[in-house]
Amino acid sequence: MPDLKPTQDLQNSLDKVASIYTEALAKPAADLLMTETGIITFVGGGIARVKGLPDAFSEEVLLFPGNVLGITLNLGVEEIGVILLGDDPKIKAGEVVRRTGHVADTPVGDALLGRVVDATGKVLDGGSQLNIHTRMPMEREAPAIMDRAPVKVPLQTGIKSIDALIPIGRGQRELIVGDRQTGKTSVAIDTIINQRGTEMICIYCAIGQRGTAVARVVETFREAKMLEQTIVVVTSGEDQPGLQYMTPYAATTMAEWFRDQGKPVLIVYDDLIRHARAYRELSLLLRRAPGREAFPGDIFYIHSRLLERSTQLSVALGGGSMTALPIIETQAEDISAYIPTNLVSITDGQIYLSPGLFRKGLLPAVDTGRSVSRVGGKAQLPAYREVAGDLRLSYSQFEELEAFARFASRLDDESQAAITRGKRVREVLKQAEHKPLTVIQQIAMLKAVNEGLFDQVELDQLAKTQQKIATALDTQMKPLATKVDAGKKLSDADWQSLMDFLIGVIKG
Ligand SMILES: Nc1ncnc2c1ncn2[C@@H]1O[C@H](COP(=O)(O)OP(=O)(O)OP(=O)(O)O)[C@@H](O)[C@H]1O
Repeated sequence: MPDLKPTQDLQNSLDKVASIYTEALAKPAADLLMTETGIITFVGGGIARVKGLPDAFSEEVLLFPGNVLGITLNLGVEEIGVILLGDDPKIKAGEVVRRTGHVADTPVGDALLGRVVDATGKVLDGGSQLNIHTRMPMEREAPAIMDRAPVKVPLQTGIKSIDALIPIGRGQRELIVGDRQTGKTSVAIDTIINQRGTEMICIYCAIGQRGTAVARVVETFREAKMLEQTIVVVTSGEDQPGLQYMTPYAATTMAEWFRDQGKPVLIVYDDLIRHARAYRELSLLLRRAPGREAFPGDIFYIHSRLLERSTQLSVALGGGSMTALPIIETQAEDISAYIPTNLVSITDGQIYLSPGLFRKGLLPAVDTGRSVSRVGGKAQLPAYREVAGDLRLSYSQFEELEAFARFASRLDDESQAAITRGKRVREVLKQAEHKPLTVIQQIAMLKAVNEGLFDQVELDQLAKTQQKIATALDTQMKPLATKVDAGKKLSDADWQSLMDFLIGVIKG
């Protein structure tokens, strides 16, 4: 009988194999990476249709060839409709698409300040990559009613005609509306520039604009030393409509991050008509039923859910605020077109810029009769309210009187005086671009014109006189300025000292 006992060497090898098996079995099994994949059935015009992803959810991010991202928009039984955020020639029908299981998100944080980025966080200013690891969904729910507080703090635009006649408060949504080239962007940019030195964080969201126009805006911020406090979020007209559509939501998420930390934020959407058009393009390609002006049925909802996210939060939630200035371009002054009326009804007021006033050189071309601020009046600083009180009414009375006076050969003294005063008010409300005024400067000009101190000054000399007042105020009226900025009422003695100062400068 041969000896069947293993040799020592064989025994050692068997033990080794056994220990390897025991060790391997003791380890947790490796996770299997499961990804659902679908097949592209159509691609073109910035959208794709995909088959074979029955579990994909609404607004889920899908990964296309070439790492292009897509977002699901139409969930059909057979096929799903996807908007593409990028462009790649490799994307063809028949290629594979992967689910990611998460919704579209965007980077948030302090590192975005001073930068120019797109909706996905891609750096567009040629600078270093963003060092940000926190991302938040582009689409988020608006704060609940009980988490909101009334609009009480003013947001100074630095533009006399707006701060005096159509005041805006923090947390308000005020539409800037007008035909092309009427100064819409300038009003928004000047409002941002006027926030320099305050704690306000500003977001300028350019949708479907020319690259040169955006570069000019960025340069204006840089020159005004406002870029460090601002984030510029851009999609150009050449970008995919899907990216243009998502950009304002992403910009709002970036703003919310600051708002939720208790900071005040100002966000400008320039402009939402381009946003609506991008969405119309996508919807038509995705074969959604067209409605009025070929816009899809949910066109109102895309803007209302965007603007609902702007608000003044309650103290319990940190007291942060997000003020929105959406811009809308009208055609042939038709404010009752579909998208402009939708936005007028969503927002808390509108600043209407008139091409007629622009042509006459009355800049900024704010048409006070067609502009309104539904909540901001309550937020006006007390001292400001005293001088701006009934300016709106008296100014519109003057405009009527002036129109009537064109036909009348002789006017009584009272009407003549009202016209003299009104013309000076109109001159005082004129303001150059990128020259925002402080609150005390505005109060001083309005006080001077209200009290008739400018009645004897020639119209063509008024700009010079105002300049003199503005310069002298900076050095001579500092305590008064501090009092006004602190939201205090001015006493009779304060008003008298302002009058004495004004008389002195005008005479001097
Ligand atoms: N207060 C102002 N004083 C002098 N010029 C101004 C003023 N506001 C605007 N402008 C000039 O008017 C022109 C149009 O302004 P802006 O680009 O802001 O208008 P817009 O309505 O936004 O134009 P678009 O239709 O191109 O969007 C610009 O050349 C700008 O410099």
